Amino acid sequence: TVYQYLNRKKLPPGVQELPGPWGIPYVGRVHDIPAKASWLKFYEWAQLHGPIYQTTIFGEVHVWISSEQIAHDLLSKRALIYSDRPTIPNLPDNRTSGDYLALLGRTDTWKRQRRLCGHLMHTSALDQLHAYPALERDRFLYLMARSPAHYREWIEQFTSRTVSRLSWGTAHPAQVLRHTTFGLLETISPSGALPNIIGFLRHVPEWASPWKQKERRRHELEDKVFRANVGFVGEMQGREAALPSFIGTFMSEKDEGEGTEEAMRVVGLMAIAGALTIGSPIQSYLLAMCHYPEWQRKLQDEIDSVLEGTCPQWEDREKLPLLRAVVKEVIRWRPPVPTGIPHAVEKDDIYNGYFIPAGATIHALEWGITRDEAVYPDAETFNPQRWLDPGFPTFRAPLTQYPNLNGFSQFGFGRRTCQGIPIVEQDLFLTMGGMAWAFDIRKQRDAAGNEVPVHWLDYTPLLIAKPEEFPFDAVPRSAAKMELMRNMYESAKAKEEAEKAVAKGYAFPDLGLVNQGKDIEDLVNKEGGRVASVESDRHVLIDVRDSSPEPGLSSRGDSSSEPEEPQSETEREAKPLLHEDEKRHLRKGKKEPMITGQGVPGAWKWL
Ligand code: HEM
Repeated sequence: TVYQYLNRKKLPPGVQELPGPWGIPYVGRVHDIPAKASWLKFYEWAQLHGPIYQTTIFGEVHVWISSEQIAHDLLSKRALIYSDRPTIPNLPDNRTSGDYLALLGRTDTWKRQRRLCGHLMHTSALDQLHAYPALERDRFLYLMARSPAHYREWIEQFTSRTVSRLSWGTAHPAQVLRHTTFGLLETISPSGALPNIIGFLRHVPEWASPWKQKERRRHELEDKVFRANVGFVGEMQGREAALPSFIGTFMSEKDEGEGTEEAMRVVGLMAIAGALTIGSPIQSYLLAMCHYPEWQRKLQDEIDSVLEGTCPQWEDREKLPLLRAVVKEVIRWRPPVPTGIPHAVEKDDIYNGYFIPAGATIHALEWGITRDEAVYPDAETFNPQRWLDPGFPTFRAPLTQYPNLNGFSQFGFGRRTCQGIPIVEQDLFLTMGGMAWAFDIRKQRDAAGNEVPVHWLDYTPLLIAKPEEFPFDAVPRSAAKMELMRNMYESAKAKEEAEKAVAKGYAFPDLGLVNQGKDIEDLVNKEGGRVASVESDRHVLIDVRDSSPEPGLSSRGDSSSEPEEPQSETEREAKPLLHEDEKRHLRKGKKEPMITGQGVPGAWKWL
């Protein structure tokens, strides 16, 4: 065609273009890429065209890699030219603005920010992440026990509260963080904002572009939140009452005159990265346990026999190889970032006789990498044994150390590898271990005694993929464990109350969040109070009027609105646990209970 003729590059002798699916000139195969589970399509093409192939999308070359070896050969060994990031049409200054380290081009700003991020992470990891993940896990387990139907809410609260504590030494910005982070995910995901697919829409001026307007509002809010959080830590340091945090470490180590502006952005990005990603494998764990009850039993046997009834703590990790194998296998079985985060190549390159043009976007297709039968035999099956048995290619000894997540392909390659692995590792070990200790997760049964089906692979479409909501039972394994969970929750709560008392008086700015949540309120009104079909992360925004700090719960003293603890399965079925707002909602004649989110304004009022 004329387009291909005009754009052809003279290749050196013996070098050929990468194979790939045939496409419409300029447009490529956009029409073939599904909005949901696009990674399955990219993997299908890998099976047809090989572990490295290319597609053209609106004139731009995309290279897809489904082999860990090839990803290492290019992204790690040739990191000098493969460590850039592509421009995101809906966030066109992503390579230069310095706001989001993970999206920066290979610039000096990126190098400086990556160094700082590594240093702050390392300092906290040495101090076991200040025990924040365990504290939040203790809160999470009890909430799960009380109302498993709200599991996505509890999981997102756990991840965002933990990372808020790590970033700023307090859990209270967690809800706003979820709000702004989910917005950013939409802004940058290929299946989120439209300009990311139809690139020329990036040229529409802001007054005519709903995407640009939305992103500007989101960014302004994020900016206010980050500044308020840094101000909070400064104030607490002044009172000598600051709890450890990434930004606190920076502020106490910084040289005279060194600005906090950039550190604020780096820490903000770390919080963003931790707020939504880790929820994916926690939800996939629940899905895995529904489909593979035998692995839940084995995991419970390990925990029960090694720990003699106590709940797993981070210090127990050497003794619990199966738990570490489950963590790793959940991530392999259902990759949280299935299409990977793209790199960009800066110079023309040749690999095994194939030409890779400068400027191409390079995708390590994480889904494809985890389906490589040579590395992961019977790859579709969830099998933690592959990390524990010398008969499998992925086995590594000693089992007191391995398996672990360091160097795992699912965290990327080369100079751009993920810097959050210590947080991921600890969060997942504690939540998955805690849930195995506490609950039997299993499929529900209907009135006739038949199992209620649970989907196998219905995942949300954005860059970070999570299972769509599914029904399951989380049955506390004993009354004693239920009591222990209540005690763990109470002691986490008491700690938080003490923190609030110390922090009293810090004046946060008015964030105008009621207006920020208006679009969601409109959605709720339209949908009659329940939005069942949207991305889980939006649930946080559904009820911005609710100022209760924990949806479905109030303080223990107020028994009127406190749902009762589940005593037995039948009782729980007969008496669904409902929040007061839900009851009101049902009284108004709506059929479905609403899903409440922690009130954003309320979250800021508690200080
Ligand atoms: C299950 C959770 C997570 C997964 C699966 C994950 C995965 C990834 C992946 C695939 C990349 C891109 C690597 C590449 O370009 O080759 C990445 C980058 C990154 N991640 Fe994570 N991540 C997770 C959690 C976190 C957390 C909790 C943090 C908190 C600090 C974090 C911080 C980062 C940073 C800073 C980068 C960018 C590095 C750079 O561009 O130089 N991640 N992550």
